[in-house]
Amino acid sequence: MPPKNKYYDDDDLEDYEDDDYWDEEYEEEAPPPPKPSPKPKPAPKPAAAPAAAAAKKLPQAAQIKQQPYQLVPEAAAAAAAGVQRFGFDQPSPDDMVLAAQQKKGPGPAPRPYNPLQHQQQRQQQEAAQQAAQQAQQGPADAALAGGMQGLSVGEPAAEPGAAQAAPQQQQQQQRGSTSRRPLTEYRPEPELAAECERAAAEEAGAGGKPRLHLVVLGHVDAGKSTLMGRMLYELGLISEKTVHKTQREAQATGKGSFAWAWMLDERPEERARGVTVDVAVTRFETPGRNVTLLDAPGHRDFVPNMIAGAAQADAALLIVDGSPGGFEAGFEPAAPGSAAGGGQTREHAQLARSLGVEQVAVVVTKLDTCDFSRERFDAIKSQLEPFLKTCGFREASIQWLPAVGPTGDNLAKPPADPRLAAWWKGPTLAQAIDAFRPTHRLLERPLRLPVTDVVRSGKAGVTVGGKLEGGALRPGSRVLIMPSGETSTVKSLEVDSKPTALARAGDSADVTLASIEPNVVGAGSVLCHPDFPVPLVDRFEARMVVLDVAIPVLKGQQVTIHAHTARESGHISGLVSLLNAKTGEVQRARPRCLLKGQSAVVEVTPARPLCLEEYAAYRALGRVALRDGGRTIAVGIISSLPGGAPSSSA
Ligand SMILES: Nc1nc2c(ncn2[C@@H]2O[C@H](COP(=O)(O)OP(=O)(O)OP(=O)(O)O)[C@@H](O)[C@H]2O)c(=O)[nH]1
Repeated sequence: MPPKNKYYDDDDLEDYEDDDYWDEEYEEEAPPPPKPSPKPKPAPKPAAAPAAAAAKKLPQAAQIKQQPYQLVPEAAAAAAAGVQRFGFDQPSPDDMVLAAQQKKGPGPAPRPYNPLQHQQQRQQQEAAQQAAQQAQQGPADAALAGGMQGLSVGEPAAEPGAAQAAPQQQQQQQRGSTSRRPLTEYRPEPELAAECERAAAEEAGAGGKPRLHLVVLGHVDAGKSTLMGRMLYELGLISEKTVHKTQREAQATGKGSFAWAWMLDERPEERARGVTVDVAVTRFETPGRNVTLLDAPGHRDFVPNMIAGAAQADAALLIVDGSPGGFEAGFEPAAPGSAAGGGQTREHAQLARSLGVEQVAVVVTKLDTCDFSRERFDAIKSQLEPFLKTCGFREASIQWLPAVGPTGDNLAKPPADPRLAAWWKGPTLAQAIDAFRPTHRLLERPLRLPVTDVVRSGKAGVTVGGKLEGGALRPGSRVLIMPSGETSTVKSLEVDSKPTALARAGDSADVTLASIEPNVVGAGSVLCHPDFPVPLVDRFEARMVVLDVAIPVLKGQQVTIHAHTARESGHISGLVSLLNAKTGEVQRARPRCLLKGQSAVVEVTPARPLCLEEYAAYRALGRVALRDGGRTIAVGIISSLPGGAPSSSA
């Protein structure tokens, strides 16, 4: 069975009591009255946590759990999530930032020295292809999709705005917030660069397959785990013996229909409840891609876990229940003024796009329950497609296909059922996956590895897992662990559960660090290049779009901040400006509140310093989502880091 990693500690999810803070008056000039700490009430604990699971295995686990940067309580699911469509039919925060930068920018960014010339050329070709696709879409689509185009995954070699990063960093240095060199000064060490080139050549050669991080999203019970469990079987990764054993076990507990889902849902709670709790990480190969699969939970209580999965993904499979009423349940908007209800299809699609996922394949399952009706498939497509476009997905980046998890129809082979085969001539799931653009390897930026979890800890060192967002590592590399400020040396590396001498941007790696205490690293920490530390900030400004909030967003509002693998409580410390959604220009300074669909610059203060980057400098660490009361209230990008905690590395 492929390895399964875990993400957040769901023991930390607690309900916030609904107090009267909405009644408080927030003066624009005066600092906000501190919101009384939410009184945790004995919330239903959805599941034992991954960290808790690790705790059973590791003697140091108590330390790991209590280390200062570990997970913090989440304002959880007292209120239901579910988000109505929102104003992505307008330019999004990143468009505004990029547009503003283009206006005032000092001209083309000086291209950083990059020894990997061939890679740059490929990226330029991809960018040109994207531009051509966009031109084909026509002006209407371009306007709709314009919102989130800046959140490109297959981004050009020099990240947009890199030229602006240097002055911004200089400003920070003047403020004394961080003292770090501009990222554009980074040059990969010659030996490391040579190894990366060798690996790239191997990957491009015979037998090499480009890597793809794929997140599986969708409303609860849409059929995500069943589909992917069966896909693993179709690809030959699960033996007949395991299938029979799992089917017997599932039937013995009266849950025979979940047998395929159990291939991915391994935890006893998941099997007992029939819902996915954690993000299951599985690896498999299609004919054209080396896939790291992140199976995200569909239940609204576990959206934070889904965010962790989507934050690392290059592409998404959005699974939609095609059974009568099934699609509608997953797609229904939240009732006006109600905190409850709403389908996760909407929230997942919005979040995935805002976290940088720009390619999606919509897989309509359960059509066997309506005689494989083509009309049903077309009706779902006609409702969902406009919504996905308003989220910022371009029409050319959306694929559509039907599939049946339990029977394996249209997964690795064309459908066997004649009722589906009669009309479906499009791609199988494997072909749809192969059509996704692969992971872009950002090798010309210094190392950033946001830690998802501590895999193990012992005499051999502390092993952490996560995806390299930029740079590369090899045994012997020195790394700085933020925010603890400890430095360490990479003792060994594993990629795809195999020991390796090199891990590159785009790889999900297990990194064993020598000579550190386990409590200096945890989920949300970032491993970085010692000469180019990630900023550690106690305040930041973000350009955000307000989602479907029943109550206006106010200064002082308590939120949970999600950025890369970090999750931290905090509050909105300022409503800096309301923006014209079309032009990005400031409409009004210091608005009193923000309503749904509005775009604004918002200042956010985390309870403890966070490792963040400006989006223009390092996209993967510059995206942010704010949640309150179990719902995502705003998504956007970090536009500046006015606050900073002294970097412990400095
Ligand atoms: N008839 C039919 N049933 C399906 C299909 N796909 C999944 N199911 C059933 O739907 C139920 C839910 O499937 P899961 O795979 O657990 O759904 P999920 O989306 O992973 O659920 P969460 O992870 O909890 O969000 C199970 O009983 C499956 O057998 C399908 O294509 N046709």
